[in-house]
Amino acid sequence: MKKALICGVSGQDGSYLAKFLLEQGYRVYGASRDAQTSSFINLRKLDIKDELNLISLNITDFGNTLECINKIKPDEIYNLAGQSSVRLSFEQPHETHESVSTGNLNLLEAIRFSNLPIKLYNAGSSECFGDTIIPADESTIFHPRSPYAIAKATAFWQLDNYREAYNLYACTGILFNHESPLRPDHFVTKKIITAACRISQNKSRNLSLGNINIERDWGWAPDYVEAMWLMMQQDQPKDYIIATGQSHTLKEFITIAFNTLNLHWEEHVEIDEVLRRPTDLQIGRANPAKANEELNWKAKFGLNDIIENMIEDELVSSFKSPTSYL
Ligand SMILES: C[C@H]1O[C@H](OP(=O)(O)OP(=O)(O)OC[C@H]2O[C@@H](n3cnc4c(=O)[nH]c(N)nc43)[C@H](O)[C@@H]2O)[C@@H](O)[C@@H](O)C1=O
Repeated sequence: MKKALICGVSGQDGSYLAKFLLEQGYRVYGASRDAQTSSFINLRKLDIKDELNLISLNITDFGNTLECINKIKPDEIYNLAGQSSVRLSFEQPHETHESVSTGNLNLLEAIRFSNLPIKLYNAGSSECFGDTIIPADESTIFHPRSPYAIAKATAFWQLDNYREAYNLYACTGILFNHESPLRPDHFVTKKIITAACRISQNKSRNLSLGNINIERDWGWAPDYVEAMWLMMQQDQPKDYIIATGQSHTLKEFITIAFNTLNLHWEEHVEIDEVLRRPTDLQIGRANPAKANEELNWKAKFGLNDIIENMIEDELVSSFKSPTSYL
């Protein structure tokens, strides 16, 4: 039985990946900083918590990382850990850098020291590209425009160097935005869906947003974890862009979400300048042709499916108490 270690298992991607790997017959080790106190609400929601081997691991601590790898001896490690909010990275640049880039370096070093044939997947980000008026592909030059993007770009180049220098099987998935009901509320899609559902139930009236003219390529997170796994099953480790290839403005997203609930967004959305970022990406466009061709992977869900699924889940969840997953 293959063994996989997922660092950052409690997040959206970690939880969906754990479910996917269990379905593939893996023995899955799920790591989070403090497995004793984490509620693992996403794992409970997917009903897989008891099928995982949950462990405490802080990848910013090299000794802890090396010890854990030597003990588990995983075949594959998926690094999905680290501070993932672009907005928060402006307030916490050090924590962001440490958790994203030092964490990644520790994993690379620990794999090298262990002398085991462990494969490593690193969660990269389309944020590294900056604005992409011409859809980004794997040869597009990075122009990071936030502390988060800089940390992700650093991790990308660390991995690239280790792959070349030590012949490691290591790859980075450069993922564009990907959403689901497991997205935390501080990301814009979940914030909009939650607010629109509450407004439709007369529990709230307004929604404050920042720049709604931005454009993004939004995909469906469960589709994307499949792509992570496919990258780890190839003859050669390579980096891939994972995206739908279709971009939409945030205004389009809001319009579809509110229309689905028979609401007029103009009556409820207010713009709050405080929610703007010091620097933000206006346009995110992707060309996922390499993943489509070499991994035989294509995004199955488009924007309408994503919104529909998130609304459906939100409406069902709003009738459940938060403790029903505990
Ligand atoms: C690929 C990348 O994808 C994600 O990063 P993100 O794109 O920053 O995601 P978000 O949902 O926070 O913002 C999307 C856009 O929406 C704008 N926006 C307007 N008004 C609000 C607002 O009220 N809240 C938020 N959060 N955003 C707003 C905001 O300014 C930005 O332009 C992470 O998974 C990250 O880890 C990652 O790697």
